[in-house]
Amino acid sequence: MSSGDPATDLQSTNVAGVEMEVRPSLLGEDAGKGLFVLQAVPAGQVLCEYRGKLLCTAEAMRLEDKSYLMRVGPQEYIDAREDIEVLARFINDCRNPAVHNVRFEKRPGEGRALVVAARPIRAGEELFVDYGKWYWASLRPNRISVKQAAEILKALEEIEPQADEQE
Ligand SMILES: C[S@@+](CC[C@H](N)C(=O)[O-])C[C@H]1O[C@@H](n2cnc3c(N)ncnc32)[C@H](O)[C@@H]1O
Repeated sequence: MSSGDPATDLQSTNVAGVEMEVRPSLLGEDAGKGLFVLQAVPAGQVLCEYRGKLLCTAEAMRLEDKSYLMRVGPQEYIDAREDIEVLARFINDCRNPAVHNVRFEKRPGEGRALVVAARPIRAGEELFVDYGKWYWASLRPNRISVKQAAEILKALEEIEPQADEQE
């Protein structure tokens, strides 16, 4: 059933075989929506792709809203602002390297970046990527709370064998 909100209607969209859902971010109301996985995902798994309108540097720099802008390579930018069907555009940055769980693998010349699991991800986790310090140069990001980060990291210990246990 449609909720009337196109972004919410992306719930349970299956991309690359992984069930994901767009819903309000754990980072708080002003961070908008976030992307969550509904199933456990192993490290290295490709989850989805960042795609959008392709722009050269001059076009990208002229954009008023750079919120959804990604530099993929020289003279190659992706603006996913209007591409609300692109799930990757909903991935937020929790500003805590210990909690980042995906990375963007840029594909210069192909106009896309793959979203790859940087570590095992539990069902229900919000996806977080490092946007890089330049993205935040003129903005003030919310950080994931210490309590939430501790819960995520504790749960990860249960699925990620410690190095000394692997021998
Ligand atoms: C690529 S969009 C991510 C999806 C966005 N949350 C949405 O609802 O469409 C990037 C924008 O998300 C928000 N955002 C991401 N991480 C955030 C954070 N740590 N604190 C506050 N806002 C954040 C900011 O508005 C940022 O410009």
